[in-house]
Amino acid sequence: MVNYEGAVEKMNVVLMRKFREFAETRRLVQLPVFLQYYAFDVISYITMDRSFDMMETERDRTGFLHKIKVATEHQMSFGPFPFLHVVLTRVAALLKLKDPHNELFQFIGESIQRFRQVGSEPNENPKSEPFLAKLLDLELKGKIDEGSIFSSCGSNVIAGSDTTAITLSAAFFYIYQNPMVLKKLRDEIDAHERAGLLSSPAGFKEAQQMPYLQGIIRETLRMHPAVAQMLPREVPQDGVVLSGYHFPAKTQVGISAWALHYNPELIDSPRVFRPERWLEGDANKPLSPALNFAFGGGSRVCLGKNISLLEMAKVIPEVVRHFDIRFKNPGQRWELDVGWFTWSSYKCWIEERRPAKG
Ligand code: HEM
Repeated sequence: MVNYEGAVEKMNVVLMRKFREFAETRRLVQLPVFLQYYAFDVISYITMDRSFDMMETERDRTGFLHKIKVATEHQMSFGPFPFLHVVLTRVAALLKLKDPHNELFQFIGESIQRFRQVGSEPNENPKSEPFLAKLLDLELKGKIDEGSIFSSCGSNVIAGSDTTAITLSAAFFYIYQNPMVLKKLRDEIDAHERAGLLSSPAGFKEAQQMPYLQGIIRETLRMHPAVAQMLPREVPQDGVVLSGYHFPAKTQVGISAWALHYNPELIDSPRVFRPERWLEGDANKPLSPALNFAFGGGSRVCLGKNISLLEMAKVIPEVVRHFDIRFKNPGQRWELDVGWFTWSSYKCWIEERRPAKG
């Protein structure tokens, strides 16, 4: 993971500069949208040493975000009927309709060519190395081909952008809507800083030693799993018994993280954001592993889990350390747009952190 820290830090510099700009100009910001730009820029920088410049330009320059949304909506509608997807894809090919991901594929293709020719950009962190460098290494050893390089980069960008943005939007929403949570996190940040245990910018290893921060990340993933839909699995040859019911081979079974994470049989007060429940010594320990399903589980568990944990562990303390967030509608519930993902929407002002009273 440390190989990707340099890339995250480089993009965090842009995020912090933009936040300062928002604070100076007192702009009302649709934070979840800006965090989509952030997550897109970070994952493309980690993967291909090249960002989409979405934060800088403050827009979905290439239209990718919109196209990924259209594609996931299609996936959600036709996923349960795969044969319909095949039919539609053939019809689209006959009608010569453009694949919604075309521009993204073009960007990835160009980035791979550029990297093959010029290699990595000089980075302040000598240990930094993009994901693509590892893929090219595997190609040299004859372990993967051009197609796998291309699809791995595409999967990272598509699977790692909205998911991380949604989780970060939820984290900031919960932190700044809950003054006690904000205070406890700031106390932890300040104490670690005073003890010389937290650098600027926050190191990943340092952030892992901050229990309250880690509790916030885990509780955010529990309260607001980015993927709303059931994660399907096919029953193996001998069938399986689940909750007392027998399912024959090849049946599709699955569950959504939301159903597990809010199950009152597994957790007290599931609707309350309480990072403490994840901390050592909390009265409710041990928590069921089923409450930890935001990244899925088993053999198809999220491959980018640690990358997104790295991003969140580094950016949350930086923002909380330096900025206050004031909501346009404090105390109000946010708007959710639930499909494949669980996008949220809220407006807020970013302000320089005020010194604590007293
Ligand atoms: C908070 C952020 C993220 C969340 C909540 C998330 C969630 C998920 C979920 C629920 C799955 C399906 C797992 C299953 O079926 O058991 C998945 C799969 C996947 N994720 Fe993530 N993800 C996140 C970030 C990322 C990132 C940053 C990357 C890439 C760097 C990534 C790459 C993938 C890939 C490649 C798969 C497919 C794995 C497979 O089918 O074998 N994800 N993710």
